[in-house]
Amino acid sequence: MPELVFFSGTMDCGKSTLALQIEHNRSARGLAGIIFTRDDRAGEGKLSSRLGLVTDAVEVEDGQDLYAHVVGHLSQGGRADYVIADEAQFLAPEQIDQLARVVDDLDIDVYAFGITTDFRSKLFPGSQRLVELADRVEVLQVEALCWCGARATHNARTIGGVMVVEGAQVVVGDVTQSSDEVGYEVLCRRHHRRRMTAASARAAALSPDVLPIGTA
Ligand SMILES: Nc1ncnc2c1ncn2[C@@H]1O[C@H](COP(=O)(O)OP(=O)(O)O)[C@@H](O)[C@H]1O
Ligand SMILES: Cc1cn([C@H]2C[C@H](O)[C@@H](COP(=O)(O)O)O2)c(=O)[nH]c1=O
Repeated sequence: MPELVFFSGTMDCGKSTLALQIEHNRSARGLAGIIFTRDDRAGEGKLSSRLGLVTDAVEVEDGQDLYAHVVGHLSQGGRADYVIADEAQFLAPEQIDQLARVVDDLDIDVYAFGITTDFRSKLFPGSQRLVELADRVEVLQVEALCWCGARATHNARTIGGVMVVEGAQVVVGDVTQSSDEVGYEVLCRRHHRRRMTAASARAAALSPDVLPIGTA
């Protein structure tokens, strides 16, 4: 039976890499897929992984009907044995419904990849709809780690290493920004709740308040 599968995890846990591997394995066996993405860091119409691999993709626009896109592709003689949707957290809930319809009405597997929650640990609307509709939600095996070594489960937004909790839900960025830019850092829940990033933990460790005294 065709499935709608949601591969989810924090930023930087290998979602896009897995999407590219699924695409590679299927196309190596002569299958043809449609790849959707939205706001990938590599630019418009790209699906990219931090391992350096990149492939062309259909850039999803506001209000675009993804079911109609697949039907249009098929009716022009194109093939679609599977559909991949990366950065699926940026899709509108209606577009997730359209992907579910691709599975149910066209018998095509859909593999969606995305982060579940934003920097405030609130669900993205697209991810919420995926959790509601997916046949399976798969958490990636290669876990990203918090600076403390625990499994990272949350995404923090930072400016100069300091975690912020106000701002627009969508700001495209990476986990390796220079210190004065908006960036992201994956954290365990405990340190996300305490707003403790790697930089603020380092600063706290160096603070005179926590240095041993009278040891000379
Ligand atoms: N230099 C590197 N050497 C080995 N693995 C790396 C390197 N850089 C990134 N990675 C791997 O790539 C993962 C990020 O992959 P990516 O597909 O871009 O993540 P996501 O799409 O989930 O944000 C990292 O968690 C790490 O496992
Ligand atoms: C937490 C969070 C992330 N984003 C953006 C930042 C990146 O451009 C993508 C995630 O990409 P990845 O391949 O999973 O690393 O999402 C955002 O816009 N808002 C957020 O709260």
